[in-house]
Amino acid sequence: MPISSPVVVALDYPDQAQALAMADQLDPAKVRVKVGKEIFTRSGPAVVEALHGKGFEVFLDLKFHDIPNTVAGAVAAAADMGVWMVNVHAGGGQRMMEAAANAIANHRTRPLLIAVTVLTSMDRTDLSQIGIVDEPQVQVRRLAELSKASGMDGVVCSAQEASLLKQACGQNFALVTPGIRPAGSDAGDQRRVLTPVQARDAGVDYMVIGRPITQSAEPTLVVDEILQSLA
Ligand SMILES: O=C(O)c1cc(=O)[nH]c(=O)n1[C@@H]1O[C@H](COP(=O)(O)O)[C@@H](O)[C@H]1O
Repeated sequence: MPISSPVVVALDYPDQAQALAMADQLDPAKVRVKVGKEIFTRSGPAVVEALHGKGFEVFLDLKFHDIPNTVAGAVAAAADMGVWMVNVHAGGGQRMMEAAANAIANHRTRPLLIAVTVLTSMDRTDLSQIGIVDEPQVQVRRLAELSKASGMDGVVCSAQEASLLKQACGQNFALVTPGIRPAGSDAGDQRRVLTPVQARDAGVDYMVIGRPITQSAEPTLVVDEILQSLA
């Protein structure tokens, strides 16, 4: 059964045992899970295999950003692992993204291929420090349009840019948004944040949520509250 929930739980843990213990509290019929740099660098493909074994669809979030040939090979390796979604950095440019798309075009279990625009932890000041004088939403739109032209299925952005991007790139261009914070939860290092309901109303397709769930004393309750708020 394909899962209809928009919620993707970020399993950011220092070891596989903790990540899998959290997964055991989650229901693969209600949420997908994300494997990121921390746990993958510790545990490698084994953690993805274990999550697949528990019935989860997995977003492999390694944000590939390298020369086209290298990224093409990395994306092909992700596809061979059978992940549901994989991402690259749009800042790697058109030729890099096209190489990634071509690498998996005929793959038997082709994952969704998504490009990160401007990290949700970045605001205007962070951008200006790396020489980008535009507002975040201007840079996000520029990179989203480039991503679409380069054959990406969608982008990672903040929910704050979602309605703008649905207009600019079309309804079928998938929007994946971290920086989701249920009302009252701590923003932490995130800067461009919205609540789950605001994100849904803005047209977001998939919401990546980590610490508000994983650092909670009652993760399943938080998941259920989020899903109920979206129902
Ligand atoms: O690609 C991502 O998943 C990502 C992109 C981005 O712009 N911002 C962002 O926070 N993420 C990831 O989304 C997750 C957010 O986690 P929390 O801030 O704990 O909800 C982390 O695993 C980040 O690595």
